[in-house]
Amino acid sequence: MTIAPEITPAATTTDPESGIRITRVNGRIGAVISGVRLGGDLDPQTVTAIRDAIIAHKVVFFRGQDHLDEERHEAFGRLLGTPIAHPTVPSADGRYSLAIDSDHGARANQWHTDVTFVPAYPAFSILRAAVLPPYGGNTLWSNTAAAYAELPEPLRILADSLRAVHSNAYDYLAVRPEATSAALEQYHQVFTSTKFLTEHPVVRVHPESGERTLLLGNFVQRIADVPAQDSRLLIELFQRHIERPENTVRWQWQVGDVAIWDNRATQHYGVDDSDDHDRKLRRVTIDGDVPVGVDGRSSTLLHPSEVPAPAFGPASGASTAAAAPSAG
Ligand SMILES: O=C(O)CCC(=O)C(=O)O
Ligand SMILES: [Fe+2]
Repeated sequence: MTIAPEITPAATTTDPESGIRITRVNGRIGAVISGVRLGGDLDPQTVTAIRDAIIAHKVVFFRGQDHLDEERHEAFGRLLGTPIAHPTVPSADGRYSLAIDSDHGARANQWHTDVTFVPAYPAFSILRAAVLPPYGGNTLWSNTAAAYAELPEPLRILADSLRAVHSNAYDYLAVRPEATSAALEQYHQVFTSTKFLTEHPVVRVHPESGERTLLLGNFVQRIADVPAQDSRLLIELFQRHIERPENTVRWQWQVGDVAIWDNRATQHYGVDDSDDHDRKLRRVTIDGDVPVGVDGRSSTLLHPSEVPAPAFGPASGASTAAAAPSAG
């Protein structure tokens, strides 16, 4: 009997078309891309190589992109798709770029996928570090396809059959007892100015890779048609696999770093351990499509009857500087 030689994946590969280098960070998630200067003028081969790397590695990191400003950040984003404004949080300076700013008392220290309280939540998020604290302030990502794949078969079958209700309206203080009054006010006045309820499949079939991914995170309220206590236990059961260290990567930011994640196949968590030191990041999100479950059923908006066009952002000309008061 011949045994096929085991192929050990290389740590670093060079894309033959574009010449960019892709170095894996952890076994299941994360890669550093080098040899590229991000901007709106990248050639199509490089954009394809970056896109393929995001889909394969779930989150990719670039060092030394200090030349980026809001405009270039957004211009690069357009190469991956259509930038979109947050459904409720005004984009800073009237741009698509959202401020993730410690000044606003905002912390993203809950495992989440961005904006899952609407059906067509973002496909990609592009986060750039502008000001960093002297210690702490790392971000973690988890591969939700790997979390699904490691489930024993009976649990995969169970997950395949479930749907969950996501909302931006939740008991903020229960989740964040340490929240400042500014953060609490932002949450009520801005983040939940429209209260969304969306039902998603718990297992989403990825529209590009075909992989099955777990779709949960901190906007999940409950599992549809399951009583509250069982709902909680089921969410915790699957979420525990998402948070397992083997499925995650932790990034220590340097100023000028950019992280891009596939928001359809990841959750992330901003670690809140920098005390009152300044930390400023900027995020551009790229439009995604409506999820589809393994049974072919799409996500549905339960409330309101449609997702209203944001009353701010570049198209409206409004220019209220604000920051996301919470994860998402
Ligand atoms: O502050 C962080 O590290 C993460 C922020 C976040 O959740 C986001 O940019 O979507
Ligand atoms: Fe986020």
